Amino acid sequence: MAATDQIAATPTYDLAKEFKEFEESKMGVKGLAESGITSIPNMFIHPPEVLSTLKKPTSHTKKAIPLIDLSNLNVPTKRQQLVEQIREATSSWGFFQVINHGVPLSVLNEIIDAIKAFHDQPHEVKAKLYNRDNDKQGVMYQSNYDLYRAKVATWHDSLTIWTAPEEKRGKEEDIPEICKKEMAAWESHSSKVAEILLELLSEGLGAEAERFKKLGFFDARLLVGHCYPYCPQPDLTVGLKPHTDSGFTVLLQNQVGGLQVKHCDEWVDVEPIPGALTINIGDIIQIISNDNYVSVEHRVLAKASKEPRISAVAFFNMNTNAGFEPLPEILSSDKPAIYRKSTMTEFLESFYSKGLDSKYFLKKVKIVN
Ligand SMILES: O=C(O)CCC(=O)C(=O)O
Ligand SMILES: [Fe+2]
Repeated sequence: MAATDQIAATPTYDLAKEFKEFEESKMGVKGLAESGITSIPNMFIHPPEVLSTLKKPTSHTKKAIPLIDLSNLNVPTKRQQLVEQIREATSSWGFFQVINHGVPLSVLNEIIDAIKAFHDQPHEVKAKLYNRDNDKQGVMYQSNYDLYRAKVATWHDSLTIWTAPEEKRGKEEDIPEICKKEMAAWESHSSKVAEILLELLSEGLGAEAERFKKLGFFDARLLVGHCYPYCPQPDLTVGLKPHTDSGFTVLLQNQVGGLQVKHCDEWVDVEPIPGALTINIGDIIQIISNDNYVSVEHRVLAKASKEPRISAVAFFNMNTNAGFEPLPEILSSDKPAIYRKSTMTEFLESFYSKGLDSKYFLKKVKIVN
């Protein structure tokens, strides 16, 4: 069947049933991919207006997100240069990669290998952790973790582990043994990197270095180990739908690629660089920075490579009861606040409500004169 016939033949009334069966099977997208299918089920097929954006742009110049070398961070002149570079990257791209961040390459490789080993386990082992409850914290494994935003299934599975606050933290015994040590290493290393970079981002705004930490950006933390398996029809689906993140994100990817960032209306590949970490800010930091920093849409392509894409993500957020607004010390009569005061509760409400576009919350709290 030609790809377009397959789209046309998709009866919408079937989708809920198909999805329910898939969920109940708890086989994950990886299980599906390994079952020998040569075409993907209808529930994964995205509409033509999305599929048409998956093709490579025809532009000759290959763009790349900024790459920042963190070595000599403690040399004062170098630190000032870094503040500048990071400010520039975060205000234009919202994304950058860092190298010489202090996390040994061998540790990064172990983290990727452990996440892959988790996803490579037999169905029965992973199925015990399968859960689709948005309010569930602790530890869970699921497919399509972006479903609440995407409404249509996407080609990936993930393991989610909450590490803070204490009441949401995954219980020791629930964290899969196969990646326990490595996820703990990912938490401590990604937190150190986040601490350094949030200081530099604070300084870039002209605020005191510890400002984000004091606002509570280490209070709610979660780790995700994504697996984007082989896809027989990568031009009909996506790995992860376009979205923006909420707080501060540190990401480690293997060498398969597929992550793309929207820049000047074009999807730009985040090229895998051995040893590099990818950093981005989300909507709350855009608000706090009063639009000096931008929260940028990103997505992951599905791929036909036999090797799965593996990524480890660490999300740093404020706690549910926290409030936020543009930092008063960066405002002036020339640069008044663009956003009103809001709370994480209000943010999460709109985050989990289905079908909203990624900039919905920013529009909602924007002050219109
Ligand atoms: O797996 C990736 O590269 C991207 C993950 C991501 O954007 C997310 O989990 O929010
Ligand atoms: Fe993301």
